[in-house]
Amino acid sequence: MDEQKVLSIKGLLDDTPEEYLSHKEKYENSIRKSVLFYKTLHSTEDENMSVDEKTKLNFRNIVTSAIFKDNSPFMLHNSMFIPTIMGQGTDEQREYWMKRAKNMEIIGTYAQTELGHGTFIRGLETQATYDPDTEEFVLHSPVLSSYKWWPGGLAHTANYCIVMARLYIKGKSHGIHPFMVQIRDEETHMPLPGIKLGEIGAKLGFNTVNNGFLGFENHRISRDRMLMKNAQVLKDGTFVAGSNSKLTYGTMVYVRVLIVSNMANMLAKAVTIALRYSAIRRQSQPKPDEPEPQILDYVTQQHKLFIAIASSHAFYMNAMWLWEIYYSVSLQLASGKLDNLPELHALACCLKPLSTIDATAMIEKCRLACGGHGYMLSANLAQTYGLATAAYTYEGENTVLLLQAARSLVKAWVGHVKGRPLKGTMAYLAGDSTVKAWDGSIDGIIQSFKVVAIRKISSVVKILQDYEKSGLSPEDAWNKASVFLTAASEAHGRAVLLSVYKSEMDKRAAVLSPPLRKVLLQLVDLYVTYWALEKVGDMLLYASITDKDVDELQRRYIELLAAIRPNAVGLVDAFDFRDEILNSTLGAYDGRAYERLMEEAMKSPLNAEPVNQTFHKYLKPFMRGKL
Ligand SMILES: CC/C=C\C/C=C\C/C=C\C/C=C\C/C=C\C/C=C/C(=O)SCCNC(=O)CCNC(=O)[C@H](O)C(C)(C)COP(=O)(O)OP(=O)(O)OC[C@H]1O[C@@H](n2cnc3c(N)ncnc32)[C@H](O)[C@@H]1OP(=O)(O)O
Ligand SMILES: Cc1cc2nc3c(=O)[nH]c(=O)nc-3n(C[C@H](O)[C@H](O)[C@H](O)COP(=O)(O)OP(=O)(O)OC[C@H]3O[C@@H](n4cnc5c(N)ncnc54)[C@H](O)[C@@H]3O)c2cc1C
Repeated sequence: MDEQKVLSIKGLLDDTPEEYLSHKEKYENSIRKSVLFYKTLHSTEDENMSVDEKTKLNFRNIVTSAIFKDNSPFMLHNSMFIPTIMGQGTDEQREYWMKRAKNMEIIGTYAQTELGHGTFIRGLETQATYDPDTEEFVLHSPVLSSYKWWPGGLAHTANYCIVMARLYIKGKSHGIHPFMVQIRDEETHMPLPGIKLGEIGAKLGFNTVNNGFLGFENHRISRDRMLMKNAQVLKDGTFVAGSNSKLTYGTMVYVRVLIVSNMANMLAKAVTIALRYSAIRRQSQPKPDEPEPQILDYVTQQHKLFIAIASSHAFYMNAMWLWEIYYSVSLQLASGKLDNLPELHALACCLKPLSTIDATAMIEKCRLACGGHGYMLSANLAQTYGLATAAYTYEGENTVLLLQAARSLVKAWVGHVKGRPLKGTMAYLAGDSTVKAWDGSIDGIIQSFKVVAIRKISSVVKILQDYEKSGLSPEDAWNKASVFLTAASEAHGRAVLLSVYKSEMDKRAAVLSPPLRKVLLQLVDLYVTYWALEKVGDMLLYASITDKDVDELQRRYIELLAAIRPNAVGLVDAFDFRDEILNSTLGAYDGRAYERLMEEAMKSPLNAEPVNQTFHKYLKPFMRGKL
């Protein structure tokens, strides 16, 4: 982003700190900033962009969200409304709606979740009943639980939205399909007749995203408002099914991929703040005759923070790798080739959960590593946590997605045992399932993680089969075994994260200068060693690690922390966040944390006067025994 554009963004932030605004003012201020920001950054893209351009678009979206301590009410417009038009619209629908959406002539959101259903899409109750006489769909919310609930920007911002509704034709349900629905008048912004809109209330985070509810009272839309790339309804009401009903779930796969890169970005932001603060904060005096050391010199502090740097790199490499797969599968789907969709779905169902689980935990660890000042909202660590932890839930709750991945892993393993070939990221399941002797090299440890996954998958399949032999139904057997099904998915995801990080870094290492290569490969080593120690139980069980090997791993880990220490600040500076993006009293580049903490404190409305009016109204009479 060029200097001029960023400078104009600076104006976004010279206003009252959001902490001291009301719920309503926060939203209004966020709209003001979003409009200014989008005007600054707005550019037109066409849907045939290269992977790089798409990645830049998403990165820009993420930067958009990173600018605000919360997220923009436009968030869903870019991250789901536009991708759904691109992925679910016919050529002419894309032609018409993409132009309007890209130019911000309309603002959209993606309304799928209802008060009564989020995970179980096939349980959604919003109805879209086709009327062949008028060639219209009648949208209706039959009960309270069918109200759309959660969509970002839905409450007061969007005037259009993609509604995922159950299609009925002549009384028969044809499943869930996407509909383009105008919800507000383009001039007055009033809700259209038969449409009830509102805000769902204050949340742990995302308090400027304007999450809303939407109810329909027999609201009619024309036939051409159903996005008909994957399934069609003809004028006479004939339903033409798509090649795969799950193609309507495509936007969710896209966002799950986006979330992996977003976790890389969120974690990078949090560790930049915490590590820079750790470099300026001095505390305690372990050596009586020496000054208080930087807290960054405490090895426990390095243990808390350096893994966050490595994890951000790992998530970014995996995200770019997954993006390439998404992009190529999308091109294949466009030509009717579906056979790689299940693997993409399974990968996204592993990497989205693992990246959000790790990022959420490590962002909180970054906050905890900053003592009391980390607890200040002006540090922007709590808000970053609030944004990240939401991703555990949205776009497919993590447990549910890990169970989805387990479906694919169980199918692959059962097929493998029957002699069917394994392919792609599951090919390793056909490999050696034993580790004869522990190999502590990076590649050796990664191989051990693959063996752990093989063993966990094969053992949970055995549990399933034993339950079914004992007479349990497949569904009951699945539920009984579900804790270990998610564990098997996590093990597979861990193996993928580690091997992709290593292989992607190896690809890049060849073009790096020797000093840079050394530092970045130290982070790979740290990441692999950290996880081997975190999962030492699995290594003992499945990878023939001995107590002597563990002792060696621990010493290697300590040496790696010491080796990374001299480059730690440089590594977070390399994330290249401007102060306006970090938006943090603790993480500013100039290191003036105390002055910034005081500057922000003085912005508190309470500091506008030395004596608050409650003294005379309550305290004084109370203390004089007069209340
Ligand atoms: C200004 C700033 C701009 C941008 C953003 C900035 C920062 C943030 C960055 C990123 C995030 C951006 C936006 C998100 C933020 C907030 C918005 C949040 C939005 C939402 O949450 S939208 C709603 C999301 N909801 C879900 O994900 C619901 C989860 N549930 C499901 O997906 C399905 O119900 C589930 C669990 C898959 C089950 O589906 P179903 O019951 O139909 O299937 P089965 O389990 O029976 O399986 C059948 C069969 O189908 C296969 N399958 C399932 N899903 C898919 C799929 N998606 N693709 C392909 N195949 C699929 C499944 O594997 C089975 O196959 P099998 O029979 O095993 O062969
Ligand atoms: C910040 C935020 C923004 C959001 N934005 C949007 C948006 O823009 N558009 C939109 O459509 N939606 C949005 N959502 C909604 C989100 O997609 C749903 O919250 C999510 O899909 C989970 O559904 P749910 O909340 O109904 O929880 P449920 O599906 O009721 O699940 C509740 C819990 O039950 C358990 N559970 C459920 N199903 C299973 C299962 N099959 N197996 C095992 N355990 C299970 C899990 O522990 C789960 O956490 C947003 C949510 C959040 C938090």
